[in-house]
Amino acid sequence: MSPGAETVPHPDKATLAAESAERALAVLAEAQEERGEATVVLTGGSMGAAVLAALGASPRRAEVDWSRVNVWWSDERFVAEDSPERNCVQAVEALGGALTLNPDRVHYMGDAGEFATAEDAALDYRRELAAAADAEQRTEAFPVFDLSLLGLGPDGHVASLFPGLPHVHDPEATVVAVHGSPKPPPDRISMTLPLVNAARRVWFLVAGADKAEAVAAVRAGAPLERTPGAGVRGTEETLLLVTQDCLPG
Ligand SMILES: O=C(O)[C@H](O)[C@@H](O)[C@H](O)[C@H](O)COP(=O)(O)O
Repeated sequence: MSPGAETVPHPDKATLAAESAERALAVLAEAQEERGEATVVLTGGSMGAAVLAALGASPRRAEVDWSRVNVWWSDERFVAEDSPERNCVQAVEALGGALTLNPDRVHYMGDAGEFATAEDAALDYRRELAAAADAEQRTEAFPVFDLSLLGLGPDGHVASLFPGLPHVHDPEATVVAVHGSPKPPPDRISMTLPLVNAARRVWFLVAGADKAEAVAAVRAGAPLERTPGAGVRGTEETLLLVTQDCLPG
């Protein structure tokens, strides 16, 4: 297992989404009590969207002041701005207007209309992160991340860090362009593992028996070349929030 990672089983996908949303609300509310704002990093995929839908539907959502929540993405598909393939478009749809976010605090990754290449978009996001870090008077090149939500692919990928592709080990760049993704679309932008791991809490959200092998590889600490997710570890907490069928019977 990634050192310190704790596995929390749930009976089914709906329970996983609902309980993860409640956990997230508690973390964001606590961060706002501590420093007046909260910062969450979102990901793509069906479980990420399911948790956002559950957040929007939670009766406790008013415990968080959504106008003081900063939103970032750990990865994005490099396609047109309004493409339904965009992770942020799927996130907005999942939330269904239930949360009133401050648009100035929502940091979308660049799209293929705005930037000629995914490399340009990645550079732009690095600059945006650095500007947010400056505003928080941090020495690091990124702001405080209270919580990062991640999916896990059946091949062990997290964000857009896929087995065998470069950057899984990249200790320098914080955000990179990814080409040749085995999960469509092929061109993407992704945070690297060091930046994913800069979050105080990192939670995997994983449902379905087809993820059992990947979950086992993460728990066993498999080599990163094979299972990028095995390199994930938050600075304070790493949770594998899973459905029961992801675990050995
Ligand atoms: O852009 C993406 O597709 C992702 O960010 C990716 O890392 C996703 O989170 C996993 O593939 C899990 O996706 P599911 O939850 O749909 O299985």
